[in-house]
Amino acid sequence: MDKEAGKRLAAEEAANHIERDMTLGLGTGSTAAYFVDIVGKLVSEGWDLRGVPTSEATREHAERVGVEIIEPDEATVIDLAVDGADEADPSLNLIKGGGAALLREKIIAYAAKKFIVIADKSKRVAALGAFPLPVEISPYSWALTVAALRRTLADNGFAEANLELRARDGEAVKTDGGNLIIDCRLGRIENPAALEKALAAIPGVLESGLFCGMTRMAIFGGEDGITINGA
Ligand SMILES: O=C[C@H](O)[C@H](O)[C@H](O)COP(=O)(O)O
Repeated sequence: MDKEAGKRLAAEEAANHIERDMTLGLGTGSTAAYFVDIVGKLVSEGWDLRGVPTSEATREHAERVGVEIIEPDEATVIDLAVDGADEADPSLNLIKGGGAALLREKIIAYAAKKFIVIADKSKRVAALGAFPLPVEISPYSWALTVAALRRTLADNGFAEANLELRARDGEAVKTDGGNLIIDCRLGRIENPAALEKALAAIPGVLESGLFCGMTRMAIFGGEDGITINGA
């Protein structure tokens, strides 16, 4: 089974958690896209579903398949958010942000009553950190934030970290919110929750791609079918 089939299987399993009348957090990336397609299909069958997208790409996709997009207000309840991940450990801590959508994704995952991660089985790891950790920072005096990031990483045992401004075709990648991404090659992260907290304390850091203690359930698709962690 190829990775795409695993992603699709995971998305189909997550769809079993959708009820007929729900507000959904719609994730970003190639795996979350399978889930958006399913939501569109359910809407075409008459289900009363609406979505809050975590990126402009997902907004366009959701609108294309007929899902109503809402702008949340303070009373909005996101019943269920479903998103992909770049890595997931056995405690359901994640690295996300490979597609530069981490800030919006974290806002929605945190707000949701239930957050389900879907991925092909290659994303399951014993410990986070082989995937470079994306950190979303403000473009204002951004080099100062990178210097602070380097210091904080060194204080947390990552003196050898390699930090890189994410760029494409010689241009810095801008997130949907106009921010920058610093990819941090760290290696094995022993205490992701402590690192997430330390990074969040740096002025100029908007969010790191560490999602600790937020995931209720992770669904992995692969050769041998579905594996579910959490409930
Ligand atoms: O910023 C992007 C997101 O965190 C994605 O959910 C993550 O990178 C996984 O993407 P994919 O499902 O395409 O592997």
